[in-house]
Amino acid sequence: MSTVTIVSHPLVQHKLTRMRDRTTSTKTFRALMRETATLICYEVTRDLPLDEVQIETPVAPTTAREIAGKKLVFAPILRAGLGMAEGMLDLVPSARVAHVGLYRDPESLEAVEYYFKAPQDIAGRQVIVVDPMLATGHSAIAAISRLKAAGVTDLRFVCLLSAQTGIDNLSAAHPDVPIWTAAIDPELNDHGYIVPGLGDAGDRTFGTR
Ligand SMILES: O=P(O)(O)OC[C@H]1O[C@H](OP(=O)(O)OP(=O)(O)O)[C@H](O)[C@@H]1O
Ligand SMILES: O=c1cc[nH]c(=O)[nH]1
Ligand SMILES: [Mg+2]
Repeated sequence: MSTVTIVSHPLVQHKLTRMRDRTTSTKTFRALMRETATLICYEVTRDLPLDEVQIETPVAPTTAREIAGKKLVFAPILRAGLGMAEGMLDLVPSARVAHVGLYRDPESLEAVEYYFKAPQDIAGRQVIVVDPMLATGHSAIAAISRLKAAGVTDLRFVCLLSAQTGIDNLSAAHPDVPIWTAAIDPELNDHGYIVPGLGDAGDRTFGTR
C-alpha cells in the first residue's frame, strides 16, 4: 500500500479552512491554493538527494550542497492542478511541467483524457503529480497510469484534500506511489464530491460557476 503523509502544519490547516469556507472569493481562493501548494511542496521535497559541489564564496573556497540529478517534473492534472502547480513552481522554478488533461465524467465519475504533453525525457525524471482533489481517485489513477505508460517509474502524488475512498483506490491501483495530503475527509456524496470538502476546486479557482 502507498505511504500516506498528512501535511498537518498549522499554516496549511489554517489556509485550507479559509478555502473550505464558501464565502471565500475566487481571488482569495486562487491565492490560497498557490500558498498551500508552496508549503506542501516543501514537505514533498524534504528527502531530495543532494550532491556536494565546490564553489567560491566572496570570502573563501568551500564545499556546498545542491540538489542532485535531473530536474523535477510537476505534472498538474488540468484544470484544478494548474493552481497548485503555480505554488510549487514558486519553490522549484527550474522544474519541468507535464500537463495531463482529464475531466471527470459527471455521470460515471470516470476520468476522460483530453490532453497530454510531457517533457521528451520524462522517463528518467522524478515526477510529482499535482491535483488539489482526490475524491474517487479515478483521475489520479488515470494520470499516473498515463505517466507510467510514458516510462516514468519514480512518482509521487500530491493533493490538498482527499477522501478516504480516493486514498484507498489510488493506493490499491498504484501502491508504489506515495501520497501527500493536508486532510482526509470522511465521505463522498452521491455526485462524487468530497464531504465536507471545499466544493469544485476547478470552478472555485477559475470562477467558472
Ligand atoms: O478523484 P476523482 O473522483 O477523479 O475527482 C477528482 C478530480 O475532479 C476534479 O477535476 P474535474 O473533473 O472537476 O476537472 P476540472 O479540474 O477541470 O474542474 C479534480 O480537480 C480532480 O482532477
Ligand atoms: O469534491 C470534489 C470532488 C472532485 N472534484 C472537486 O473539485 N471536488
Ligand atoms: Mg472541476
